[in-house]
Amino acid sequence: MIAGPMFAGKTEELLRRVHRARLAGRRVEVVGHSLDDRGGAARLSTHLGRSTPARMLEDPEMLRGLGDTPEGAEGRIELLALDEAQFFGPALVPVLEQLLEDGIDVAVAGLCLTYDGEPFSPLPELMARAEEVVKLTAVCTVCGADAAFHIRLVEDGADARRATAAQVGGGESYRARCRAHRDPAAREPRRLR
Ligand SMILES: Nc1ncnc2c1ncn2[C@@H]1O[C@H](COP(=O)(O)OP(=O)(O)O)[C@@H](O)[C@H]1O
Ligand SMILES: Cc1cn([C@H]2C[C@H](O)[C@@H](COP(=O)(O)O)O2)c(=O)[nH]c1=O
Repeated sequence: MIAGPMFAGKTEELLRRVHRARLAGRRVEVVGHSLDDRGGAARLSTHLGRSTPARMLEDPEMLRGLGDTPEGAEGRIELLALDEAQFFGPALVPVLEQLLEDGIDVAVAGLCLTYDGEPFSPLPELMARAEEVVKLTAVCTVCGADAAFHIRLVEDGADARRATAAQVGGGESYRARCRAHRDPAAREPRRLR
């Protein structure tokens, strides 16, 4: 599990692991959510613009087929790297558990918290079950401290637990913040925006 707020480097870390696995000759499947169209169609993209081809899915059940090819057979996936786990909802948990049972390694990145500061399912469930959890922080755009939180600049009254296309975004609508600066009205120095 690679968890944390927006801008923490979760996708960078996931792509680093994908690169290393490929160097080691392992067969890797990179998966994103179809809501996340920031890198263009069929690509996972970091906030810095680095991107890699990916299969973009909506329904976690679509992943079940990865375990169907017998271990050792040609074409068998050895590592699933999945980003934006928060978009897939709780149904992702049993699917990933089954893939792990089938002998497929799984690396997952996602947001711990919604923009209103509540646990973002299924991250709590995934973190509890994971063998390894890496929790990253971003840089607070007010003071430069480690930022474990984020805020949304847009106020549209939407339910933060139900991800929609309108909530997809980056630096134009979200900011990384430390605990002390979770107030969206906090003044930011220009250089950190
Ligand atoms: N406030 C910030 N704190 C840290 N990194 C930031 C911030 N704003 C922009 N970035 C950029 O975002 C990159 C991380 O992007 P990415 O891996 O897509 O993060 P995540 O997937 O966690 O949202 C950093 O290397 C940095 O260049
Ligand atoms: C906090 C929060 C974020 N989102 C959206 C915004 C982005 O499209 C992704 C997060 O991407 P990142 O790679 O982690 O930066 O999620 C959302 O839909 N709801 C939220 O509460």
